[in-house]
This record gives sequence, structure tokens and C-alpha cells, in this order.
Amino acid sequence: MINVDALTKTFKNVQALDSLSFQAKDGEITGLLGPNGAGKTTCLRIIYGLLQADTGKAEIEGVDANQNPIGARRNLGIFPDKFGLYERLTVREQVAYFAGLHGLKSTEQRQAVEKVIETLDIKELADRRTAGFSQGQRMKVALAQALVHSPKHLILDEPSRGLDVMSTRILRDVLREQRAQGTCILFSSHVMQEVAALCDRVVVMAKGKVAAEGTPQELCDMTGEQQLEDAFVKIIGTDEGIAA
Ligand SMILES: Nc1ncnc2c1ncn2[C@@H]1O[C@H](COP(=O)(O)OP(=O)(O)OP(=O)(O)O)[C@@H](O)[C@H]1O
Repeated sequence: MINVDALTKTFKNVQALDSLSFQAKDGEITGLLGPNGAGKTTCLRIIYGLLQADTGKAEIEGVDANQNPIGARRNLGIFPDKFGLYERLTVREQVAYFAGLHGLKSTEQRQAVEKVIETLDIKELADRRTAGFSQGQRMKVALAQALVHSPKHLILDEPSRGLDVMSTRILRDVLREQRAQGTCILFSSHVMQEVAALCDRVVVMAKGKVAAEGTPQELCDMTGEQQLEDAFVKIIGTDEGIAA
């Protein structure tokens, strides 16, 4: 489980997070939905230990991400907002490198790399260097890096940005498979269809706070709307920055 407890973060005079609290449970896909600038990336970066919160804490399976980032990351697969790939490495080398960072060695590492290459159906890419890869191909490599150590928690920042329909479907299938295996999945998005299609629970964020949370049906019920899109607009007070 991921537990976000009263996180605050200020950049100079911008309050990015304002006492943000929510939980993402195992075996569920939790969507962090909010307009541009709502604080989604800031929140995810604190969870994966890249940023220090001013106050509050983020815990992965009870491990504090700020106090023990290495311990927290052991349990975490990260699909970051900018996936920098090592363009001189082949896909296989790259995924193996990440497996190594997570402590997988020799046979165990080789098996994990081959397994994730097979799961994501990227055998044809495996021995190519990633320089010049398309957005969808880069996404698959980033996903392979995130999954290679079979993490119990998976965090994805705007995972379907720039992807075509086929790549988006592959991504969704992988996330559903991971959920079926009990993985705790947290992803951010400002695309409503994506959230509606995938999420068990939605945390609607605006101005660094939780504006509402619940299942898509609960969000409709609490706003008296039939369509999720209308519910979101009512909760946030505007449709600016949210994509249908
Ligand atoms: N390093 C930084 N320095 C200054 N301001 C920052 C920094 N990182 C984030 N911010 C500000 O904090 C606020 C929240 O940004 P954040 O990137 O977390 O939002 P977001 O919900 O992920 O937005 P988007 O959907 O546009 O990616 C914004 O006002 C942003 O400009």
C-alpha cells in the first residue's frame, strides 16, 4: 500500500502540495487526476524519493520515502514523467542495468530480463540500441525497466502521453495484469477517458489538495451526475487543463 499523509511542498512562492493525503491499495489501480499544475508530478516524485517534502510523509509498505528512499524504492517500479533512456545501450542491456540496480544478479537477472521482454512482446527490439526509438517503443522500454524486478508497487506519471491506440492498449493490458497479480498501481493523468477506463479508485486533485475521491460511480453519485466527465468538472469547478 502507498500512504500519502499530509504532504506539503512549496517551490519559492508556489504551493505545489497543500496537505495532500490519500491511499493507494494493493490489487487496485488508483488514478491521480487533476488539471495541469495540480501537483501530480510533485506528489509522485516525493513518493519515489526524488523530492523532499516540506512536511508530511509518503510511505510505501510502511517505509518512509524521504527517510529511507533506497528501502522504499526496492518495492517500487517507476515509470517517470521523462524517461531518459541510455541510447548507446540495447534494450536488453538497459533493462538488465535496471535489474542490477534493484539487486538482481546473474541467472536471476537474466531470467527476469527475458521474462519482461516476453511479457511486453519486445523481443524484436531487444538487441537494438534505443537511439531513434519511437515514442511507443520508448514507452515499452521504460515499462520493462519499471517491471523487471516484479515490484509490488508501480507508479506511472502520465503513462499514455504521446502513445498511439495500440501502444495505449498494450499499456492498459499490462496494468490490468499487474493489478490481477496484486500490485498496487498509482498513476497520474489529466486524461479523463484513461482514468475512467482503468481506475478502481480516483483521487481528484486540484491546487495541491484532494478535491474528491472514490470509485468512478461514487464520484458520479456524490455530484449527482451521470457522466464521469461532468462529475469531474463539477468537482474541480472548471474543465480547464483536463482532457476528455
Ligand atoms: N522544480 C520546480 N520549481 C518551481 N516550481 C515547480 C517545480 N516543480 C513544480 N513546480 C510548480 O508546482 C506546481 C505543481 O506542478 P506539478 O508538475 O506537480 O503539476 P502536475 O499536476 O504534474 O501538472 P501537469 O499535468 O502539467 O504535469 C506548478 O505550479 C508548477 O509550476
